[in-house]
Amino acid sequence: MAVALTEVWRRYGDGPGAVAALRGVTVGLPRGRLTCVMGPSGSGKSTLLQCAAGLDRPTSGSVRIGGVELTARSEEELTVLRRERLGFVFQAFNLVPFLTAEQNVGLPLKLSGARVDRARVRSTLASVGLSDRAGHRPSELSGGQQQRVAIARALVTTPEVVFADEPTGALDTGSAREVLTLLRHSVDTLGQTVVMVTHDPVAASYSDTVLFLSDGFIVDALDGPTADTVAARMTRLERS
Ligand SMILES: Nc1ncnc2c1ncn2[C@@H]1O[C@H](COP(=O)(O)OP(=O)(O)OP(=O)(O)O)[C@@H](O)[C@H]1O
Repeated sequence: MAVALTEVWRRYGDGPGAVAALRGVTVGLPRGRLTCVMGPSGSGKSTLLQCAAGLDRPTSGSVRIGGVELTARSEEELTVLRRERLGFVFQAFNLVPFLTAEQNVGLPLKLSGARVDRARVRSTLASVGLSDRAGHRPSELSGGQQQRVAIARALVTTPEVVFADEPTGALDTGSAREVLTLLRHSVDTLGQTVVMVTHDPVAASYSDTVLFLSDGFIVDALDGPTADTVAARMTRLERS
């Protein structure tokens, strides 16, 4: 397993106003697969992703990435682990506005102190179809192009896992399809491991497995999902 969560609880606050966003989640996210996390609003999807990626700490339980127990690590160790071993794609792209596309993609290499291998940066940018936009700043790119730069930035370090939180949430249908195709392609051709949170059954249909969360529990999993089977399962969850 690329990521293993065991009995993960995440509570916010205490006393009568306390919320348990995750209630004893145990799940393995397999290597070389695209796993999607779905569930009604407030079911704990973002909390699950953040705990799995070492961005948030569970109240109790264990999170392992490639055999490394995250909960025992200091903040500094987690920062280094995230930078060196994980990639992130967010709904809002999160590119650095004053850097060009090429500089944004090279940033994780620069931050880790490695020599920035320009050929690698350029080939990663080419792999997302943006060779001709290398010198453009984010404000000069469409939303879909910005997200493709963010994917290149996530992939350039060949991370063990890419975590994507609503990566198509701010995109039109056509750009969303391009972004999903790229994530799928990274799994199929590079053996990349991707974990994606989404609200969209069409986005979920690009994954190998969909995990369904409800009220802090994983209540179901669907292999080989289609948009229709995912939408039907979501409708049942939202009614229950
Ligand atoms: N920092 C916080 N403080 C208090 N409660 C929080 C905090 N973050 C999340 N929660 C609560 O935890 C629960 C799960 O939130 P989470 O954001 O993980 O859900 P989600 O499934 O990602 O929701 P959405 O689809 O609306 O983004 C919700 O009840 C939310 O209100």
